[in-house]
Amino acid sequence: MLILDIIAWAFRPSTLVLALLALVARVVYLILVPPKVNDGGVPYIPALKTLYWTFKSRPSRMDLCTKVDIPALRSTGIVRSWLWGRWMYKTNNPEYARQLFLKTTVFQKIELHNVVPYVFRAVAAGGNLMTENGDHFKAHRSIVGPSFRRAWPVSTFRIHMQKLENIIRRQGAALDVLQACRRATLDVLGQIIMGADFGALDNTDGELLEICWDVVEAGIEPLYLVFPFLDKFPVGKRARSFANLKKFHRFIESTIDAKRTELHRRGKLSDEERNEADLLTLMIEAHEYTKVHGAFDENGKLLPSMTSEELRNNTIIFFVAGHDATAYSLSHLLAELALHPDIQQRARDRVISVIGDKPDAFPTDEQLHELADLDMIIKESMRKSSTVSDVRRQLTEPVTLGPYTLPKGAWVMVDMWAMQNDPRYFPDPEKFIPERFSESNHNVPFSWAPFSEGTRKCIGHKFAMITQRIVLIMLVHRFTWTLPKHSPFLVKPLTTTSGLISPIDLEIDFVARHKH
Ligand code: HEM
Repeated sequence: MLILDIIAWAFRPSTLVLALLALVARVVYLILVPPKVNDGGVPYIPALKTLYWTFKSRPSRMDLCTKVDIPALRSTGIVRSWLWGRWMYKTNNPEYARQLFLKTTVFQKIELHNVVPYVFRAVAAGGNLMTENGDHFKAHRSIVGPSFRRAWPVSTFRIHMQKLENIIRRQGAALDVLQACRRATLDVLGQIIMGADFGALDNTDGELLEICWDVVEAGIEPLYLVFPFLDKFPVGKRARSFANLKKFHRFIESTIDAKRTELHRRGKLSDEERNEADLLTLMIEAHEYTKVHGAFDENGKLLPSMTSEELRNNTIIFFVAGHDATAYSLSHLLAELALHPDIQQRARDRVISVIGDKPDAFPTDEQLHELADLDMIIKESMRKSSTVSDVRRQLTEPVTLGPYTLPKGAWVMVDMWAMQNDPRYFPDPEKFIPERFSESNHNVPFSWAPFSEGTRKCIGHKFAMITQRIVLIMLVHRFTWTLPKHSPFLVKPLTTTSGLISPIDLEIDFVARHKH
């Protein structure tokens, strides 16, 4: 009887209202009431201010950067906020950034799968190269790293570039650039990661494509990045994303099984086969080897072995980390060149001077190498609009940065937008000046870090740069492009504001340069 009475009491409307009020009060308390901290006087900015600019209508990461972050960081180069019961320090000082990038035992990756194991991203990729620390990280890197140390021949991209060209030729005006870039990068990544054809550029929109996109998007959904606890109760679309994740896991696991069986059948890969193999095949080969011989760190210490589940997780993390980051960076690049027709034309002249102007000209590996100076344009675009908004770490012990001592357990982030758009490090930051990255110009060390730096630098950075260079070469050769008259980008770039920064409502008018 007593139990029934308690249940009846718990479900009375007034009790539920009280419980809800208590929950709201707790959340407001966590957001608004920071405890005292003795860090030497780092200035405090209310997290609500940042949240306001993050969720503002007509959002712009540049607005958040120039109106909130850079002014706040002007005098000290570091500020602190209180959010969800922890101190978060934000810096745009390249020297502080250097320490965060290089001192990896003190500035540790936040192990999402241990801190908030229920959030989508943690469930998606569990323990993996991107979130592990210490010996586990070294074990992952020893298996994954070698597969990235290879040349990326232009032949890898050719078929995808032709398909992208066809899409742009068909659509021409008001092309949804972000979607076109996402299709291109997914097909390229599907091929190099696991030799799979996602059919994204064929516009077939099959089940695999839908599942992969849903999984990648769900992992960077801003609402859940800011309010991770919502993932404790996935409903509706979010619950469907979790179901899709299971399917994606099964697809990757079956691909791994098939590739492992094939490797056992064929025995050791020849050098030639290894040059052409996808990343997953190389990782499986390295994994099989370490299962027998073990993996060791630089001092000869035996590292923990990597499980099959972690092999799957690392495959997923390549899609999660590589797909949208490359697609968004490409979209920012195309927007900048639409705004700067003179620089677009200079790039075109340069490309034509190397590969000629035949309608179907495509660079050879040597010509691709010769056109490395185009990277100045790509780097300048990544400076102004860093796709990865910030790099975050958790302190394993108190750390002294300049006159300040930050407490153990605090989160510290390098804000790439505020660093790369600060006039102290890049004069006239609002201007698009690729020559900042010429060999004769020396920027402040660590002030440009869209791929992060140090041992945790993006493992795919070379591949991402080559992909962007090839797309740039192909597009300036085949098309000229401008922003439509109604484009919001003519006033200011509309973008998402947290996590991975993508353009919003970016349409571009393309005109083919050659008749077909
Ligand atoms: C323009 C495209 C890209 C950008 C801007 C980018 C940016 C970054 C950044 C900033 C980090 C460091 C994150 C941190 O330290 O917290 C990172 C790490 C990583 N990226 Fe990328 N990335 C890109 C493309 C790729 C590609 C194509 C792949 C794989 C195919 C990839 C795989 C990874 C992985 C596995 C890590 C974790 C590395 C580690 O912790 O050791 N990324 N990326």
